[in-house]
Amino acid sequence: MLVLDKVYKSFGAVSALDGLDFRAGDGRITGLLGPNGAGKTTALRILFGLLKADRGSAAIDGVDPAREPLAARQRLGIVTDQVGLYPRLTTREHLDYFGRLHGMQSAAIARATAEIVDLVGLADIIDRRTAGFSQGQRMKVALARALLHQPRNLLLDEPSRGLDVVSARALRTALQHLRARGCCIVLASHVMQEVDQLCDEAVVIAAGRSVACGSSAALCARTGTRQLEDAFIALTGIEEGIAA
Ligand SMILES: Nc1ncnc2c1ncn2[C@@H]1O[C@H](COP(=O)(O)OP(=O)(O)OP(=O)(O)O)[C@@H](O)[C@H]1O
Repeated sequence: MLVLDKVYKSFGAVSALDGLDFRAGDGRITGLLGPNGAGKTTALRILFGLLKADRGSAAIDGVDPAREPLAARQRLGIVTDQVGLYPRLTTREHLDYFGRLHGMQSAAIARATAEIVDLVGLADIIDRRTAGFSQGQRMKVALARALLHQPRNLLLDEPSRGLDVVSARALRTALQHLRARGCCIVLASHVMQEVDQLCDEAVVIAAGRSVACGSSAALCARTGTRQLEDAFIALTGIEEGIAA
């Protein structure tokens, strides 16, 4: 379970989070929706312990990432839109390297890798060097890397950006499998259709605050709209949506 409790964060004069609250449960996929600059990435970075909140608190299965960053990261996997890979290493070597950084033994890494190859659909690239990988292939390696230590919680920042239809579908299937296993998944996305199809609930964020939270149907009912995109526009008070 992931919790942000009245979190404030500013960068100089810019207020990124202005008392953001949300709670993401186990065995659920929670979408973070918000216009550009709403604070979604900042929220994910605070949960991962990359940034410290000015006020308020974060908890990953009850562990505060600001106080116990290593214990919190052990419980977390993160996939960001900046997928940094070592071009000379193969996918398998990446997984081996990151498994060791997590303190895993060779046998455990080999077992986890075999499972992830199927889950993420890596068979054709597992022994290829990552130099020249397409955006979709890079995203798959990043997802595999995030899942290797079998975290109970997964953070994804716009994971389907740049993925073709087949890769986006494979990603959705992988996330549904993880949800069925009880994983808590938080997904920041601009793709309304993806959030609609995949997420059990969405947290709508505007100007660093949570303005609404609920299933797609509940958000539509609340705003008297028929589609999540219209509900999103009504809730955030912006004139143009940014759905793909
Ligand atoms: N390191 C930083 N230095 C200065 N300002 C920052 C920094 N990180 C974020 N911000 C600002 O904080 C606000 C929230 O940014 P954030 O990246 O969290 O938004 P977002 O919802 O993820 O946006 P997008 O949908 O465009 O990715 C923005 O105004 C952004 O410019």
